[in-house]
Amino acid sequence: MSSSATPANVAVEVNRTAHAFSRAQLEGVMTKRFFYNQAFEIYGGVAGLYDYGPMGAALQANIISAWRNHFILEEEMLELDTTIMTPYDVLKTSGHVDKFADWMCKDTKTGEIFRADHLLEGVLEARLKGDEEARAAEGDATTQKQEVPAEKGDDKKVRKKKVKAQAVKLDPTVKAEYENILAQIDNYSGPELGAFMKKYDVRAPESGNEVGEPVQFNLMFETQIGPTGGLKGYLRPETAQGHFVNFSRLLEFNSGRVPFASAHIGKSFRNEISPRAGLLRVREFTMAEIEHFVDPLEKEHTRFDEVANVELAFLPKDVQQAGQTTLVTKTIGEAVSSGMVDNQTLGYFLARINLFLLKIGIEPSRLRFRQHMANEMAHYASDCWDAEIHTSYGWIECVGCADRSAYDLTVHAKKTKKDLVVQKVLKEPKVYEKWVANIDRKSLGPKFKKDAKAVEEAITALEQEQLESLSSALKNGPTKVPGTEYEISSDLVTVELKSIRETVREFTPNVIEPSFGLGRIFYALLEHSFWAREKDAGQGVLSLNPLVAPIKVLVVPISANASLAPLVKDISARLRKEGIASRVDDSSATIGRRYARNDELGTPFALTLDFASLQNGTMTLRERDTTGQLIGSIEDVVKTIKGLCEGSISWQDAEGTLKKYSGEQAL
Ligand SMILES: Nc1ncnc2c1ncn2[C@@H]1O[C@H](COP(=O)(O)OP(=O)(O)OP(=O)(O)O)[C@@H](O)[C@H]1O
Repeated sequence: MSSSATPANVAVEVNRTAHAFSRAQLEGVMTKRFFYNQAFEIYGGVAGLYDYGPMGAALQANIISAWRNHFILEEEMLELDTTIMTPYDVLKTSGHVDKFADWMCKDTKTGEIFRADHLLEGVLEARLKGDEEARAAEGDATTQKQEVPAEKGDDKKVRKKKVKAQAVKLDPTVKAEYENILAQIDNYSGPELGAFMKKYDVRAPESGNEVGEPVQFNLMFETQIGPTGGLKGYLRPETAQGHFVNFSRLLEFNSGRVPFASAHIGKSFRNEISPRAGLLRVREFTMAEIEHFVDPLEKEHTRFDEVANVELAFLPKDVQQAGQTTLVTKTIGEAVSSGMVDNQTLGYFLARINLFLLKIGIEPSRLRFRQHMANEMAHYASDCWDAEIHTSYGWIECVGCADRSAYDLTVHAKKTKKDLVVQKVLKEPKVYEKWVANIDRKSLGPKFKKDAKAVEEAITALEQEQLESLSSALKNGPTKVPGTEYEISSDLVTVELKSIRETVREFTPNVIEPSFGLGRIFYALLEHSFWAREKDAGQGVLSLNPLVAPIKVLVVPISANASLAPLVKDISARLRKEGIASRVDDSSATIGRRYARNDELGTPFALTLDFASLQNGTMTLRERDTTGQLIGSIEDVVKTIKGLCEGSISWQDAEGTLKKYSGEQAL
C-alpha cells in the first residue's frame, strides 16, 4: 500500500471526456439533488441570492474543513469571527465608502442597467466571433476555433448570451484593437470604458439603443445601526477590516511578534449590478480570508523552501499588456528569484493556494495565476495575483492574493490615533542625532486657547530639516510654525539636537492577503467533477474526491428482507465510529438506480450487503468512477474504506488487497 496515494478520483483513470460537459445537465442535477437553488424560489426568487441544500451545505462544509486544515492548522493562524455589520467610519477609513464601486451605464431609452466593463466586453467578443464566422464562411483556412477561451474576464459570458454574433468581417486593425482591449478589460476606468463605447458604437444588446456615460455604483448594502438612525453602517463587503481593527489584540496574543497570520471564514455582501452566472456572481457569499502581517524589511518566508519547486501557470502583466494570454509555466522559486512575483511571502501563498485547489479536486490544467495590471491594482498594493479557474463561463477569479503594503493599518491608526505598530528589539542599538521640539504646554494652552492642539500637531508633524531651521529662527525671536500662521517664541517652544539611542525599531507591518471566494471554488469544482457516463445513456456522475464528497459511503442492502436490517445497522454504526459520513439507501429502487442516484450525489464508494454477507461475513465495495467492485471480509472492507476516505490508499491499492467481484462469486 502506498502511503502517498492520491484520492480516488485522481487515482482512477476514467474516460470522462466521452460526453462533452453540459452545464444544463449539471444545473439539472444540482436542482434535482438539492445542492443549491435560487433563494426565495416560491416567491419568484431574488437575483444573486442562493440557498444551499443538504448536499451543497455538506460539500461547502467539507471544503471549509479542508481549507481550515490546509491553512489555519498548518500555518498556526489565528482564527477570528468578527461582526458582519460594520460602522460607517471603519469603511470610510478603509476607502470602501468612496471607492468600492463598479461602473454602470444605462440604456438611454429603456433604462436597462449594465455593468460597463461587462457590456463592452460582451459586445467586442460577439463582434470578434462574428468576424471569425464570416471568415470561416469564406473558407478562410487560417480561421480556427479555440477550444478553451483564453481571454481574461470571460466569467461574464452569461451576459454575452444576449449579444448575438453577426457574421461580419472586421478591419484587421480594429480586430487587433478589440483583442488588445479585451486582454486588459479590468484595467480601465469608467471614462475610458465610456470612450471605447463611443468609439466603437457599443449599444444595449437587445434594444440597440445608445447607452449613457458610465457612472459609479457603490456595491455596499447600507443600513442603520440602532433605532435612531444616528449610526450609519454597512454589511461588510469583505472580512478583512475585522482583522485590521483587531490588530493590536492579535499582536498581543502573538506575544508582540510578526510575522503571524489571522484567518476568517464568513459571509460578505456586495450589491452586484447584474448578478448572473449562477454562484459565480452573487450578492451574499462566503469568503475565507487570511491577513499575513509581516515586517516590510523581511518578506522572506521561513517555509518557502517547502514550496519552491511547486510549478504554477502564470499570466504575468506584461503578457496581458501585449494583448496576449500565453501562460508562463515555472516554479514559484524561479518566479520569485526572477522578480516576477514580488516577494517570498507572496510567492509562498500563491503556491499554497495552488496546492489547496488541487487537493480538493480542481483540474491542474484549468488553473492559472493572473497578475493584476497597474491600473487594476489598488494604488497601495505592491503586487497582486488572482488564482483563476476555467469553467464553462470562461476564466473566473476565485482567489485574490495581494501584497497590500502597510495601507490598512496606517489609515486605521491615523483615524483612531491608536498605535497599530510592531516594536522589534534591535540586534545592535542604533545611535544617532535628532532635532526634537520641546513644547511648554502650560504656556501654549493660554496663548493659543482652542487652537493650542492644532499648533502642537503642526509642530509634531515637522520634518527634521524644518525643525533645524525652526531652531535657528527661534534664536532670533518669535517666528511662525512652518506651513502655518501660528507665531511662537522660545518661551513656548525650544528645538534642540539630541543624541538618540534606539534599542527597538517601530514599524507598521505589511499585509499579504489571500482572499478566497468559496462559492466560486465550489461551483468550479462541480464543473470539473461532473461528467456523463456513456454506457448509462449519459447518466451524470459527480467525481468529487472523498476529502470533500458530502457522503463518502453508500450502504445498500440488496433487498428489503428484514434479515439484512441488523447488519445494515451494524455497518452504519461502524462507519460512524470511524468518522466516515455514510447514508443507507434501502429504497425499493433497483440496485442500479440506487448507484446512479449516488453517482450524481458524488458518493465515491458503495457497500453492498446481501445474503452472502450474512452467511460468509463479506461485503462488496463499489468505486463510483470505474464502477469496479471488490469483495472481502467486513473487517477488511471497512479498513480499506477508511484508508480510501483518508486518502492514505488508492483504489489500485484496494484492488491489491481485496478480490475482484464479478457478480456471483463468494469469498
Ligand atoms: N459577487 C461575488 N460573488 C461571488 N464571489 C465573489 C464575488 N465578489 C468577489 N467574490 C470572491 O471573493 C474573492 C475576493 O474578492 P475581491 O474583492 O478580490 O473580488 P473582485 O476582484 O471584486 O471580484 P470581481 O472582479 O470578479 O468582481 C474573489 O476572488 C471571488 O472569489
